Amino acid sequence: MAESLETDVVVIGAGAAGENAAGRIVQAGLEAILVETALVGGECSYWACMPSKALLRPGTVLAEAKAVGGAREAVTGALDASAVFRRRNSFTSDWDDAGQVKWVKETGIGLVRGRARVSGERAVDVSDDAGVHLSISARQAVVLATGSEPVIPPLEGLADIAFWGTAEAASAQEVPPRLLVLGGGVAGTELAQAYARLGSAVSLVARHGLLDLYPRAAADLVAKSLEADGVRILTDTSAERVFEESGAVVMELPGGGSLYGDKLLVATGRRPALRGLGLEDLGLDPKGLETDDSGLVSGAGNWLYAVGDAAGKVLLTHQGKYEARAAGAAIAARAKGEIGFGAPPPWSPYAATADHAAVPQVVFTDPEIAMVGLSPEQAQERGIRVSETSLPISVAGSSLFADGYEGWAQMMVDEDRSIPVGFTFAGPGVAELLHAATIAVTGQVPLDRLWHAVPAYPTISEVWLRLLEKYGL
Ligand SMILES: Cc1cc2nc3c(=O)[nH]c(=O)nc-3n(C[C@H](O)[C@H](O)[C@H](O)COP(=O)(O)OP(=O)(O)OC[C@H]3O[C@@H](n4cnc5c(N)ncnc54)[C@H](O)[C@@H]3O)c2cc1C
Ligand SMILES: NC(=O)c1ccc[n+]([C@@H]2O[C@H](COP(=O)([O-])OP(=O)(O)OC[C@H]3O[C@@H](n4cnc5c(N)ncnc54)[C@H](O)[C@@H]3O)[C@@H](O)[C@H]2O)c1
Repeated sequence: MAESLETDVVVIGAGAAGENAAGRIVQAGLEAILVETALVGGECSYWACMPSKALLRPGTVLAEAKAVGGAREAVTGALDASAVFRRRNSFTSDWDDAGQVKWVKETGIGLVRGRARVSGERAVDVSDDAGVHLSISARQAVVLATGSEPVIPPLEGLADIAFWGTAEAASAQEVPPRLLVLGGGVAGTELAQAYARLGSAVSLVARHGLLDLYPRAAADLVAKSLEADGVRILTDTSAERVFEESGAVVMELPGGGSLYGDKLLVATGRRPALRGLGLEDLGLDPKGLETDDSGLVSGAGNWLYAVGDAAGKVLLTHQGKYEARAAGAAIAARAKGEIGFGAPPPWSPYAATADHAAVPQVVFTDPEIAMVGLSPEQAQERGIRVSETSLPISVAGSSLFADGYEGWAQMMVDEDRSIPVGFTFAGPGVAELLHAATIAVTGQVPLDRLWHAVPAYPTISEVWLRLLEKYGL
């Protein structure tokens, strides 16, 4: 007989989004229980952002030192792969979630281990291998924060071989001598460079271009750098068949060519992880949910929310945490009768409005790409009349940062409102320029006021002044 419990809010999934939703709810004086089937902290902490960035960072630091005369002469060795893996292991706490469990408990959030399923309105069953061991009823709400799962392409032979997903690549303890990467999105590109710099001979197969969702000039800088690292990039092609032969992975390409590797990494996108949650029984489609800006799921009554990758809006940690803060605040305010169940006012604490206007994202390759706001295509789709201003990053700050610094910057301006609506920067060290752009876009800072935000000399941020001057100020 399963035990039963009652609480205010059940949050399914203790990744970054689930932790933040539960944290906000408890902070507002309500009770919350987090249910987690794997590690508390989720994908980002153990299998995605943190370990992949920890694999990239040493290579970036080494390249930056080699790009500065005086330092270059002092740096004669290559990366120490085992030391890189050791440092990465420390960031994932050797895949032990005790630290995050401590935070959950200290925050006053209840934690239940097991696989959760929504069993009815405001009701969740938790099971383990022996079956359902706990039924929880929620007085206020259930939040789906179950993350995403990899999309595995229907590629002949793939099901018969042992291949890496991004989690295996981010958590590996050895460098494969030869690595094949399928997918030229941000995950494939970042991990291709990480392994190339750790000593692997990497070939990357991209169905379209490399990083084709980013401005061409920015993506081209990354492609050039990957090629300099020895990565063979094959664009506008895909694998036709894969198989194992004498311990190697063989990837057959259209037209007869083959690539050989010791490992194959498949990084071909992710989709919300909504299967097995009982959503069909609620009349919902587990392929994807529709949510308002507070995360409230349409078509389920006023008690089911989805945040983070599970909501399928923006598959990024920081944006998932932001959605979770909005949902947590909305659930608490609705429980107290402070707001209703209609769409929350834009830019209020209950709405993740920035999801539509100002999503910052960074490709952590060397050079980096840092982007926020609308692309020219998105602006056009929304009927916003925009101008585009772009130029190479060439200021005193960039020339000091690296000898022969190569970078590119772009600013999109809403011409009817005279405010910036999008920025992209590409180049070494540009990720730290991004938050200024996020503030300018989110704050809808008028250009004639932005003119008075004077960049310090000599920093790479001087590119802001160059952009405004080229725009015509
Ligand atoms: C290789 C890679 C690198 C990335 N790098 C970055 C980066 O640098 N920056 C960035 O912003 N984003 C990055 N991302 C994206 C980022 O990892 C995700 O956006 C983020 O992890 C989503 O957080 P989440 O809390 O929504 O989901 P998750 O972190 O996936 O958490 C969901 C949790 O729910 C649990 N769960 C699922 N179903 C159930 C169930 N039925 N019962 C109980 N528990 C359940 C899972 O075990 C998991 O712990 C990267 C992704 C990849 C693949
Ligand atoms: N730095 C970061 O913030 C970061 C890093 C990694 C991942 N992520 C997030 O994780 C998610 C997943 O990353 P991703 O790179 O796997 O997804 P993605 O959707 O960005 O890229 C997948 C790529 O695989 C290609 N593809 C799909 N099927 C293919 C096939 N059969 N053959 C060849 N190519 C194929 C697609 O055309 C696309 O270019 C993304 O949404 C991203 O936001 C973020």
